Amino acid sequence: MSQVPSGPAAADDLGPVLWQASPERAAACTMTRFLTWLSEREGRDFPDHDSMWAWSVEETDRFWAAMWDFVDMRSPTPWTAVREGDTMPGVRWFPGASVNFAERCLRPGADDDPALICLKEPAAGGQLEPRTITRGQLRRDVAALAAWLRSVGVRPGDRVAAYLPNIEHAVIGCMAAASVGAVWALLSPDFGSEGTIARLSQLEPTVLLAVDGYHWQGRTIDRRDVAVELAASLPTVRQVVQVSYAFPGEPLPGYAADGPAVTAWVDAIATDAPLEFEQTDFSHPLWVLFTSGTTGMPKGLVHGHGGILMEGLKWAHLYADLGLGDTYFTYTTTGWMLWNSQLLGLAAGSSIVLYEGSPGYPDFGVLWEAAGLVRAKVFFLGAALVTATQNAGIVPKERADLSCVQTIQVSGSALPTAGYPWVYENVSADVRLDSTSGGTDICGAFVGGNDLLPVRAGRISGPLAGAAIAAWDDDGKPVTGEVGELVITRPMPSMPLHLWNDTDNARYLDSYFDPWPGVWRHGDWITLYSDHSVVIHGRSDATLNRDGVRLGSSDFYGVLEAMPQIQETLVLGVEQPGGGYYLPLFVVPAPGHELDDELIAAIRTELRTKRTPRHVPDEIIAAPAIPHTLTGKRLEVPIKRLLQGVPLEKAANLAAVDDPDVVRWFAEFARTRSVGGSAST
Ligand SMILES: CC(=O)CC(=O)SCCNC(=O)CCNC(=O)[C@H](O)C(C)(C)COP(=O)(O)OP(=O)(O)OC[C@H]1O[C@@H](n2cnc3c(N)ncnc32)[C@H](O)[C@@H]1OP(=O)(O)O
Repeated sequence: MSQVPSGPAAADDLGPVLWQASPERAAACTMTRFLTWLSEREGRDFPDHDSMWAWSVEETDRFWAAMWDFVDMRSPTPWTAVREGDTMPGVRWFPGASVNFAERCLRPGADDDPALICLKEPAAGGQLEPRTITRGQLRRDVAALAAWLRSVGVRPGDRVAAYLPNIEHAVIGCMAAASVGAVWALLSPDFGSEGTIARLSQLEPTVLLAVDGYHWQGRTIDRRDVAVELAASLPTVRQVVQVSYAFPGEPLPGYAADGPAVTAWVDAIATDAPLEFEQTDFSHPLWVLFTSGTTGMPKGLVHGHGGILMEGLKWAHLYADLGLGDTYFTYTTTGWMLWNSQLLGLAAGSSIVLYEGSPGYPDFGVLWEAAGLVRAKVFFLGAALVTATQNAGIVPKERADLSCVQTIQVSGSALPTAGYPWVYENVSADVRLDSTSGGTDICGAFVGGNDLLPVRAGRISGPLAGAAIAAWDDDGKPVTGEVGELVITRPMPSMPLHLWNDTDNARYLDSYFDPWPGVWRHGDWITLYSDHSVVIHGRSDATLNRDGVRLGSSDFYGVLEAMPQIQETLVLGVEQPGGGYYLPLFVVPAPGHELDDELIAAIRTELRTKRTPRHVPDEIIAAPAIPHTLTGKRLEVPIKRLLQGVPLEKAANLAAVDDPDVVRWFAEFARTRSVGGSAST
């Protein structure tokens, strides 16, 4: 673990209230209904969110039992306990209960109600053209695809993989796989074949749903070659379902004749079938989400049907105030957990909006136009996209009628303080701006706002019910008003069941429960204030989070260190004051090579094509060597802290590194570059 930053503690100055719900809105929201209902049920008063939160993390079992009833979870067999076990990981939730994620998502609403509103980025000079898929149509297509999956031999526990953009086929595919009890894994087609194979091959999928292409910034990106390569490189795949989306009407790509069978999407969903749901155990695996760390293969986080439903329905009802008839618009790619979490909008009875394409084409006004067009009640987007709109000088309320938007949720990275008043001036004076944060790891949020809490610039309102968060110092002591490590001290239902292929939990324990066994260390620096409001300062580990896009350094090292011209590399992500992010790559050329323009260009191309265009560094710099700990790990966090302006003696322990002179070289580089500037983060 790295040392808690030793900069000055931020002052506990709350700042002015920018927004507070009207008495009418506060009285009508689901959170108020829940507090009233809970007070009656528990025979004690819960006057506000804070009192409920404090109880929820003390009385974990009573809280989740109440949640089960409030969100109307149903099981053909009763649960016998809320939990078995208390020590993370390894807690088993609601033993005895059977739930199916797809069944719950498809349950609410009449057949005529909208389920999916599909949008794609407009063609040059064109308009946004929403296309609605009703709940009846969605149910029909899921039933048909699920029956097809069964017909080709897919059984509970088998893996169904997909390489699709944010289009209806991905939602139908996920629901169909979940109906059968198969494990779903979705990769975004901005990923190159190598990164996709590194992830999917671990799962040994039997079926692959693959797209022909997608849209990005006015271009149609052809992915037919990648689809063919995936089919050829994943030997366990027996069936490919080809989605013709970007090149409709064109022949199927040229899959190898001796490879898997290939079926066109339209044929796979051609036959009507009854909706049938495998009655899966509460903890049956639902999907695998990948995150990539500093070493080893990308980690496959396995989430369960019931845990994702409990956590997500809590969030959708209480914190997003979603219900029947509402429209929920999340801007996401299929590579972010926001894609998965938006599905909980369906489970809450709302329609969800699938936007395929770039958020900035033709400009950053387009998403706001889309939010107005679909009459979104809740609009969720990366905080960096709010900043991008602001920087582009776009005034959303001049571009669209946004009176429908009651809540704007932002996440991924911290919204700079100046972004808050900007929203109230340029989007709407009456909107709850909800800065929220969580992670792919739990496919949910730990902290955020709700309709009963005020909005203040630069502050996240507080922890969510059931999330026992704390800020701990290096000695594992809770701190208030000072920067500490974000920890979660009580189990949450959507924590991973396990990591894929991690039979003894070694990687799981190492990733989240080190150095404090039984306590989840999330990997963020956080300040928790006495009023429970929160500021997140950035990653405390070496995970890169570039403007809300999470990247793993091992994905860089894997590609670069296969290049014969390179001996070793170090990639860093440096949060900067004001919300900026700097991603430098340090390169030690192999003997006989130098970091010239040709090598720099080759590095950019390798990362762009073998990983994603988002992996291209801001700067590529020659270094004399890369420093390591005495056990051989790259010194990522200490060097990052040097670049953030932390003095050498506080950033690194020179007695514990293999080459102190190299660390001094980085300290000198940081001094001359001054790219960071905040000693406290
Ligand atoms: C953290 C969690 O775990 C929880 C979440 O999921 S929250 C996730 C929320 N995150 C977000 O919403 C992310 C918001 N940020 C962004 O969209 C962007 O950083 C930004 C719009 C703010 C800045 O845009 P940018 O500087 O162009 O960076 P970015 O979008 O990463 O693109 C980098 C390059 O990749 C390209 N690119 C990105 N996606 C691409 C795609 N699908 N296909 C082709 N090219 C793509 C871009 O065009 C750009 O290319 P150039 O360098 O040639 O211009």
